[in-house]
Amino acid sequence: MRVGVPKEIKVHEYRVGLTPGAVREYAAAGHEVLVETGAGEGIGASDDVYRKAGAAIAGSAREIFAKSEMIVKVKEPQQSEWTQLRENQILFTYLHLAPDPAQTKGLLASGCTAIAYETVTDAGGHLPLLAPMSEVAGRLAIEAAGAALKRSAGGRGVLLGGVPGVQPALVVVLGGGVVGTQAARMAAGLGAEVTVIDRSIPRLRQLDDMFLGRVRTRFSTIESVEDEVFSADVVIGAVLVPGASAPKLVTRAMLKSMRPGAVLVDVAIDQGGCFETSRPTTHAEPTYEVDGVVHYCVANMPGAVPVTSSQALNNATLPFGLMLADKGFAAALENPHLRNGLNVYRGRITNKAVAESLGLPFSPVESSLAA
Ligand SMILES: NC(=O)C1=CN([C@@H]2O[C@H](COP(=O)(O)OP(=O)(O)OC[C@H]3O[C@@H](n4cnc5c(N)ncnc54)[C@H](O)[C@@H]3O)[C@@H](O)[C@H]2O)C=CC1
Ligand SMILES: CC(=O)C(=O)O
Ligand SMILES: [Mg+2]
Repeated sequence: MRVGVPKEIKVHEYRVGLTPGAVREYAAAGHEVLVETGAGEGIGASDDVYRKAGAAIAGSAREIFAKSEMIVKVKEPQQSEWTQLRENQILFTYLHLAPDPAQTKGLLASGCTAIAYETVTDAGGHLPLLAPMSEVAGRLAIEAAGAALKRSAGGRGVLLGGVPGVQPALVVVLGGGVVGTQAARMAAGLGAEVTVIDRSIPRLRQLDDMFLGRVRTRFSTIESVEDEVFSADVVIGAVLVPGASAPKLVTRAMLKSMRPGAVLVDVAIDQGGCFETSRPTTHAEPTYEVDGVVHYCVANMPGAVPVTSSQALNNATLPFGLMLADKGFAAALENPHLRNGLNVYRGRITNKAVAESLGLPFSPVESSLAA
């Protein structure tokens, strides 16, 4: 199969869909890989490095979209990209369609087959292609919070770990999955006081075992969220209902009862965010303030550390990408985990949570095939 890798065009997005190491694997399996010139700049991989790995270099994104049977990317396609997609072409990337009707409409109109990294599953029911970026974002969330807490940045002027004799920051993590666990680990490691809130009791048990009392756990209710958020210096938003829009756990009204200069980091912003007042921001202008509370809502946090992130992402996507390159769309029918990743097929939405969140019809892929 001919696989195309365009350069990412989202603001300050420096990751790349295939690293040179991944290109070698595709080439070794007999596939042709076409990489847009400069696509690897953000990770320090020149066109020559890609050529040595077995890729051909294309002069433009237009050439990649015109010539490739499968497009492998990192971020959801932007308008100039989705308008170039076509029927019988596979798109393999993050999509985050639930909060993004414009992109959804574009993908439906293109007739392409779109497989979203974030809804591909594994045998344990986890999300193996989301997990590596969630690990990165969870760790970065505490760095972002520490920076935003500084007075010069509009924050409360509190040091995450405090110092001997002075209490540390109170960090509340909403959602104790992959992002939440990594954020809790970083915050605790820096000496902050940390509480994780989740609606899954088995998950709270695991966290309790993992952190040996160093992190407090609480069951998620309106009351527990209010209790914790009102006294927090930092709130990390890390909840996820796979495919669906994030539940809004912190309302605008609640901000008035928060500490002035407290910081909200909404990692879940790519699924619409779990704070009512969140709106997506970029690495160019990551924060804004509402009612005296600093909001950080960057939707592509891992793009800031592209060397680490591209490697981690490719480690996870490689086996699935190779399956698709070997078998084409049939791979998504045969493999139940790739099938869970299938969000759009020839003008229909094939993921139930995505369809429900957007209020659009859901077509199981079987019925789309019959149509
Ligand atoms: N902004 C960015 O750059 C990035 C954002 N993300 C996003 O971060 C979010 C979290 O991802 P993961 O940690 O991988 O998900 P996960 O599935 O590992 O964890 C989500 C947790 O949220 C909990 N949860 C769901 N509803 C809840 C509620 N009402 N109250 C309390 N807990 C609730 C679940 O029980 C689960 O433990 C996702 O939206 C993901 O797309 C991930 C990577 C990068
Ligand atoms: C998960 C995601 O959307 C990202 O890494 O940007
Ligand atoms: Mg994202």
